Amino acid sequence: MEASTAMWTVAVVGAAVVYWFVWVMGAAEVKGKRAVNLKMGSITRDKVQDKYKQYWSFFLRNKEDISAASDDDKVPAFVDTFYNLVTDIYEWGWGQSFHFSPSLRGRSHRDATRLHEERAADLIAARPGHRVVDVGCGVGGPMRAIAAHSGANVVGITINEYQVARARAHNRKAGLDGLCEVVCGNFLEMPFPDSSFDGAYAIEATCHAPRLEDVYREVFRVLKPGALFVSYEWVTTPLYQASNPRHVETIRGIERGNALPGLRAQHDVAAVARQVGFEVADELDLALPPAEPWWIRLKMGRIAYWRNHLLVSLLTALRIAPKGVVEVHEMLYETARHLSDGGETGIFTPMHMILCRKPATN
Ligand SMILES: C=C(CC[C@@H](C)[C@H]1CC[C@H]2C3=CC[C@H]4[C@H](C)[C@@H](O)CC[C@]4(C)[C@H]3CC[C@]12C)C(C)C
Ligand SMILES: C[S@@+](CC[C@H](N)C(=O)[O-])C[C@H]1O[C@@H](n2cnc3c(N)ncnc32)[C@H](O)[C@@H]1O
Repeated sequence: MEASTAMWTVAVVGAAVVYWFVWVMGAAEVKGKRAVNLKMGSITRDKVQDKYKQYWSFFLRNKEDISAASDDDKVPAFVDTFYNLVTDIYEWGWGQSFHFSPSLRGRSHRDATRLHEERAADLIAARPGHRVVDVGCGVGGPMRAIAAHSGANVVGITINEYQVARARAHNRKAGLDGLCEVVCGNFLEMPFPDSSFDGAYAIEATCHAPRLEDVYREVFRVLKPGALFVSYEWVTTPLYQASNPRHVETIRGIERGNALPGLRAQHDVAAVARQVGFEVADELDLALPPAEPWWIRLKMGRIAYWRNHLLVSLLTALRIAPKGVVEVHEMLYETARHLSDGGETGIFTPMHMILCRKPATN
């Protein structure tokens, strides 16, 4: 073979490999967000690294410092920064639903995710004609599944402007914009009138509130008397021992990589619900057997994380992705490790379900 032919062959094969690596392997499970399109929400390219450093130094501090009264007020702004930094990476590497679900033998992650969401809709008896609020809606994966399953109108609220735009675009694309609405706002002060919803749900979102009672009180206020609220809560389980340094490191790792002001204990949740006026209709850790482990999906993804790391490094070197993406990706990689540890040791669950009712008469 002539030298020039050999060079062309190498170039063509090389280009095909890069194409496959970036476009095919690098595509999210739910296509629509690719590595080459990674933005950092509404943060301008030149500010990504600084914003990441600010985020990291805030959540690196002790839980006690973050939950000092003066810093509680800063939490929503840092949570907003966090979602600017991670939303595209989540969509690219996980999908449009930013939560876990029990694994289901013989079923895809996508099915398991959808069934976990539909379960929330069934628990609050959402049906056509109902207006339901999705507290902390992300880019709306659950909202679309719940609207399609139940026929209810869903209004999602998220603190992050970029997620609002993503969720609205996905709603239009799915033909569900007639049933699904998205509002940018703080779930600690929701821009909705009293008694205006027939139901409410929160999927792995209220863990971002410095005080759970503040968000539960708001949900209570906007619900009609007799209406139901279900939440899937991130909590430590009774197996967690504050005297065990490994447990503490795992929980601290989960908190700082997920913008959490401090995980609460499982047994506190019902007490908080009652404190704000709810009746507790049911409570169950959906991660307990016979449910299959939720963290399997995280562990199975390890080869993909390594590939993603190479990809974001390459894209940053080529100045396609902004500086700082590699650090954010590394943070998520570490977080995945802490989350799997939390699941395997049983000291943490991301799906403690609580079903509450606002009493029919006050
Ligand atoms: C409820 C919350 C988010 C839960 C999960 C959706 C996310 C928690 C950790 C995330 C990830 C970790 C590893 C990433 C990986 C390194 C990357 O290559 C691709 C994306 C990840 C898999 C990413 C996806 C989303 C998570 C699983 C919190 C914030 C309350
Ligand atoms: C882990 S995501 C879950 C999103 C969605 N429930 C899902 O399962 O796909 C948490 C969501 O809570 C939102 N959130 C966190 N703190 C908030 C606040 N104070 N007000 C409104 N939304 C908030 C985030 O913006 C994000 O959309």
